[in-house]
Amino acid sequence: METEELVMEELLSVEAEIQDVQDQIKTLFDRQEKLEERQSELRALLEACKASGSPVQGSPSTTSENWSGPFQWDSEADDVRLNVFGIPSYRANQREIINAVMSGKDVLVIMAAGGGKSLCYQLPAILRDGVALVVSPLLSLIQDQVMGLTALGIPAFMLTSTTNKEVEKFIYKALEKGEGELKVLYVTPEKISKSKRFMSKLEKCNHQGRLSLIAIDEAHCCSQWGHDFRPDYKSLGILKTQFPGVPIVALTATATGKVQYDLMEMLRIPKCVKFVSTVNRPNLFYKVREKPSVGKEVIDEIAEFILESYSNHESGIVYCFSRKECEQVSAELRTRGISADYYHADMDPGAREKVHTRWSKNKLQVIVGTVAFGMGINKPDVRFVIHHSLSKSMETYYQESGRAGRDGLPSECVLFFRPADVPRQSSMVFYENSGLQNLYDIVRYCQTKRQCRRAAFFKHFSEALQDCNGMCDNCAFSNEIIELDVSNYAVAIVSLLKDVLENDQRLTMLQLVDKMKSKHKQLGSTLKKEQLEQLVVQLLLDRVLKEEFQHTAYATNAYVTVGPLANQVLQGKKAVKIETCNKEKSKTAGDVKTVKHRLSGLESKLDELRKELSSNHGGIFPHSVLSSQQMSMISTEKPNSMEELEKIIGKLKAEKYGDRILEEIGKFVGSEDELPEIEASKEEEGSSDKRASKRLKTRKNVVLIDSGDEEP
Ligand SMILES: Nc1ncnc2c1ncn2[C@@H]1O[C@H](COP(=O)(O)OP(=O)(O)OP(=O)(O)O)[C@@H](O)[C@H]1O
Ligand SMILES: [Mg+2]
Repeated sequence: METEELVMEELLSVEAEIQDVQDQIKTLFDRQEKLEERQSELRALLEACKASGSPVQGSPSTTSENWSGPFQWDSEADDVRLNVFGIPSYRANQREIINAVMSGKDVLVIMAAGGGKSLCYQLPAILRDGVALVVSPLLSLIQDQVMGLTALGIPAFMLTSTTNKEVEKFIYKALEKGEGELKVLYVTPEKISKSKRFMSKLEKCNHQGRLSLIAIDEAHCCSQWGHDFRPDYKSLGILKTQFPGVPIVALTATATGKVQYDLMEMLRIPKCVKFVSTVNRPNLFYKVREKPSVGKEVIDEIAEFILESYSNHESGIVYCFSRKECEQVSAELRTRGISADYYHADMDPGAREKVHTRWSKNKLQVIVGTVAFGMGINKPDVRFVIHHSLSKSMETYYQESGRAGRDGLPSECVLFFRPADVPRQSSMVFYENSGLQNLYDIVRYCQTKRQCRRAAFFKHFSEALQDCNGMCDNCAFSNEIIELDVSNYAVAIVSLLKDVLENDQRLTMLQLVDKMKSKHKQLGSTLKKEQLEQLVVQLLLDRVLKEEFQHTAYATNAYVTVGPLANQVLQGKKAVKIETCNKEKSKTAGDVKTVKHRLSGLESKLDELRKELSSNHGGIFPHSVLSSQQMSMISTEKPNSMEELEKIIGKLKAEKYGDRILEEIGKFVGSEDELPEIEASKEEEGSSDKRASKRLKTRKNVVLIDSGDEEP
C-alpha cells in the first residue's frame, strides 16, 4: 500500500479516535454537571435539616423538641379530630405537625398525595383563636375545602374572583373588626400579590392578634424546579415579612430536595421544622401495559379493564395526552356502555365544573381528562387511574396516579406505554428545564420489565427503598424476562443514521424503524416492529442516540440522530440488550389473585344512604357524609347504639346522620340477604404468592377474582 494511503488510513483512525475521546469527554462533562447538581441539592438538604433541626425521612429525630407531645391542647385536639372531622386516629406525622403549628413554629410538610395534609392546618385553625388564612392555587380545590368545612359547621369562606360583594363585605369586616363568624379564609396567591386592600385588612387583623396561622397548600408551586410553577407563588414571601409572629405551614406532596430548599427560601422560613413523610402509597397497584398501535384496540383494552374490574360503577380517571384524544376516548368508552365524559382546558369553566361535580357525586363513573384535570382533585374513592399515554415526568405521573385511593383502599394505576408516544411528549418538553431528562426518567419507568415500579418513585424522590409488597406488576407477576442481545441491530441503526446524516437527511423514530424493518427483511430480521421501537428508545436512554427538534409552521418534529456514545457501539465497546418477557410463561407463573375491595351488602346500603343524605344536605359530596373507610368500619363493626356509632364517625356526624345509619344497620342485620364474610380460600393460604394472602388477611368483605388474564 502506498505511503500516502497508509498515512490517510492512519489519519482516519486517529480522527475517529479523537471523535471518540471527545464524545467520552462530553459524557464525562455531562456526568460531572449532574453530579454537581446533585451535590448542591444534597448540601442544601443538609443545611436545611441542620437549620430546621427536624428529622429527614427515616433518620432519627435530631431536634430537642419532641413533637408527639404531650401538650396541653391534646384532649381538645382529639375531641375536634373525632367529633368535628369524624377522624378516629391520626395518620403518620399528622399529630406532630399539628403540635408544631400549635406551638407557633413555621412548618414544612412533605406528605404523599392523599396523605391528609388538610387536617394539619384545618385542625389548628379551629383550636387557635382568630382567623386562619389558607393560600391555595385552584378555585376547584378551594371550593371543595370550603364546602367540606362548612358541612362540618366550621365558618369557612373564600375570597376570590367568584365571591359576591356581600360576602366580601362580611369578610372584610370580620378581618378588620373581628365581627361575625370567620374561622378559615381561603384565597388564591393572586389575592396576596395583587390586592393592597386585602393586605391592609389582613394587617389590621394581625395587629389585633387575630391572625392565627397561614397555610400555603401545594407549596411546590413556589419553585421553578417543581413540576407546577406558578409565578404568583413567588410573592408569598411577603407574608413572613409582614406577619413574622404568625406561624406558616407550607404543604406539598411532591418536592425533591432542591424544591424543598427552594420553597423554604421563597417563603422565608429557613428555620422551619420539616416533616417529610414517605411518598409511598402502599394501597396503589402500579402496572404498565403494552399499548397496541391501533387506537381502537387501546380503547377496547381500557373498556375491558373497567367493565371487568370495576363494573360496580367505581370511580376512575383516564388521562389522555391531548384534548382531541380526551373527547375521542370518552365517546368511545360511552359506546361501550361506560358512563364517561371529558374534561380539558378548552372547555368553558361552567362545563368543566359540571362534569367535575357529576363525577364527584358518582353520577359519572369515569372522567377522561388532560393534565388540566389536575391538582386538588380529591375524591377519596377513586379506584383506578389509567394513563392512555405516558406523562411528561415522574413527578407528574406521581401526582396524577396519586389521585387514586386517597381513602387508603386498594386501587390501580395503569399506564399504557408505546415507544411511539415518546416523541409526542419530547417535542412538547424539550425546551423546559431538564424536560427531556425528566421525560426519559418516566420512559425508563415504562420500559423496564424487571425493576419494581415503586422503587422508581423512591429513587426519584431520593427516599430509602421500601418493600413493594407485590403491589406492582414487576413484583407481583413473576414474568420470565429474556434479555436479547441486539448489539448488531444497534450497530445497523447507528450506521444507517450516520449515512442519513451524511446525505443531510433526518429520520423520525417511526421512519427509522420502518427503514430498519425493510432493510432487515433481507437479513431475516427476527425483531418485531415493537421490539425495534423499544430498541430505539433504549438507545435514546443509553445516549447512543439522541433526539433533535425542528419547528414547522404547525408542529415541532422530533428526529432521531446519533448520540454521544454512538461510536462506542460501532466499535463494539458497548453491548446493547433489550428485555422482553415470555408472555406464555408469565401467564401461568404470575396468576396472582387481584384483591378487589367490593362493597359488601351493608356497605352498598350505606353507599345509597350517603348519596341520599348528601343530596338532602344541600349538595355536599357523598364522601363528606361517610368516607369509604367509615362505611367499611360501620359494616364490619355494625354499631347498634349512638355511642358506638360516635366512636367511628364522631359526634357531629352522629347527630346529623346517626338515626338513619342505625336504622339502616338494624334493617340489614339478621336480614336474609346479609352476605357471608368471604374468607380467603384455603388454596389461597398455601399459594405461592404469600403477598396476596397477606393482603387478603387485612381486608374484610373482599371478593377474589382470578386475574389470570390481567397480565401486564
Ligand atoms: N387521619 C386520617 N384518617 C383517615 N382519613 C384521613 C385522615 N386524615 C385525612 N384523611 C382523609 O384522607 C383524604 C385525603 O386527605 P387530604 O385531602 O388532606 O389529602 P392531601 O394530603 O391534601 O392530598 P393531596 O396531596 O392530593 O392534596 C381526605 O378524605 C381526608 O378526610
Ligand atoms: Mg391537599
